[in-house]
Amino acid sequence: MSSRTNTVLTVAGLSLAGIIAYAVYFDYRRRTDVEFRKQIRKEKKRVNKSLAQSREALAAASEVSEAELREALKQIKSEPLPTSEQYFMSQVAMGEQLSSAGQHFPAALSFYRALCVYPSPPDLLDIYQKTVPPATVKIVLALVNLDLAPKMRATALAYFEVFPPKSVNVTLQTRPPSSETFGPEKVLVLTKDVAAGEVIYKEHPLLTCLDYDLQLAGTYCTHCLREIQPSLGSLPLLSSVSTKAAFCSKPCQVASKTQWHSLLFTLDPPLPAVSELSQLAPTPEALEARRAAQAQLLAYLNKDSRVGTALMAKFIARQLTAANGTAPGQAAGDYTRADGGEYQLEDHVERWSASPKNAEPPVEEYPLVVALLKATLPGLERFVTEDSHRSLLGRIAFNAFGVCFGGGRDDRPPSTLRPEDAELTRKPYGTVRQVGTALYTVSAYLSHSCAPNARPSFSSGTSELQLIATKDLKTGDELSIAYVDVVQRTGESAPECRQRRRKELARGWKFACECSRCLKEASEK
Ligand SMILES: C[S@@+](CC[C@H](N)C(=O)[O-])C[C@H]1O[C@@H](n2cnc3c(N)ncnc32)[C@H](O)[C@@H]1O
Repeated sequence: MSSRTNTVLTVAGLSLAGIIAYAVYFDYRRRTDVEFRKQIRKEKKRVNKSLAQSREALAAASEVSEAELREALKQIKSEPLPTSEQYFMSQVAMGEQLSSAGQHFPAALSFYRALCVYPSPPDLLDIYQKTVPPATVKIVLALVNLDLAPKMRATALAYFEVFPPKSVNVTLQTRPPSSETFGPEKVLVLTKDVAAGEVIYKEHPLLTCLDYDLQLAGTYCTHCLREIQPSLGSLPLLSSVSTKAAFCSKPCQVASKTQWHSLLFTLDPPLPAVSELSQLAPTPEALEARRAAQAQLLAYLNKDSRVGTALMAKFIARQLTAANGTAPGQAAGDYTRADGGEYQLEDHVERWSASPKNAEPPVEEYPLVVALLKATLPGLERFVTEDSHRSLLGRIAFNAFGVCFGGGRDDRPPSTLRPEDAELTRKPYGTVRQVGTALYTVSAYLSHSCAPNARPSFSSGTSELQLIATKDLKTGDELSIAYVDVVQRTGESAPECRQRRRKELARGWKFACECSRCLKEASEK
């Protein structure tokens, strides 16, 4: 399979936030908009009528030839495709009706029309794959392959034309599949000359997770990970039902609360306040179920300090609050918006590579996440499958950075997990010395070298990552950092150092390093 096809499949294969936005949007409209409900009822009647008329003619159409598909596409192309919500909704409703009546070809054509007018076809395709009968989806996919796949590829490529923003001084390049040298698929490349010691870019995180012991102690800011000066005191989290957190400032407290905390760990309404929603005020039992689901997930996260899962839950919450307009989808300097591109948070994460390690999260994890989503906004849970949960967790856990100040700390409690399950973060000093974990949209792409030309630094005393050049560098140079400790230790020979770092890379990061230093040392053996 070509890497281009892979890109399309990757783009089509995850998009949890697209699912969430869809779920929230429809749930919200269904609950609040009388016209919207009328429209759905009217459409259903119309579909039933047309179904009755054409049942006989459509019955034979479950096996469709390519010629028939092409003919149908020609017909669709000749129709006006209005981009109105009503048109989109009516096509989806019709597709659902036809599909449930076993009329897979006409159902697929309706779903396909909806796909043609949807702003992000890969997201919708993903939803279809999870919610529409496979016989119908098969035909939709065949239509996509014939018609939409080239456009989807173009969208995937366009993303990398506008991201990262020019101000970051780096660009993302894809290695040609025929490349002689082994290495990651995508690499960050400099767009200007920099001198050793210079800051290449600064980046605020998309999300952070303070180490659990520090959260309990209240000595670091839960949002920006800054150490809290005892003399200045800290701000506690307001109206939290089940978790403890402290903040260094009001902006950090507000950002944390609005981006994810209210949704995950309070009983605040998950959707914006609308008067017509009052009839849907949650019952005491529903509130108790939400509180219990939050407490159970929190206990699970804290028991083994499951940072990857905590970041994933925060990510889901941040999607929802951004989709609902209850919190900004972007913070200053986190580069979630590409230059000129209308990209959402998930557009970044779905392009990251996924960890093979998180292929099987503990069996109890998925039901806990689902229970929380269900208790927060009934119906939402249907859109998070075991696959999308695994996929999102794999991407998030794999691309995190450990945040360390100075040389890092000495008092981090050892992990209770088996070494192969333990959290792993790229870091200057080692996961054992960090104060917390953070996710960055640009830095996620930094690859490893045992002779790196850059290093991440947190010298502002917060989770803001500064990428520092460790050598004089030229435009076009590929940037690399060290994922593991690459410095030869006292009493360690060069071959021992080589063996140690290559073992750690193979175990933790699942690749055999072929950087210039590894190759040179191999030739000297
Ligand atoms: C955290 S991801 C890095 C981001 C990755 N470059 C991407 O495209 O999303 C880490 C993975 O990138 C790949 N990688 C990073 N540095 C590499 C290198 N020097 N050689 C081979 N693969 C590398 C490995 O698959 C590794 O497990």
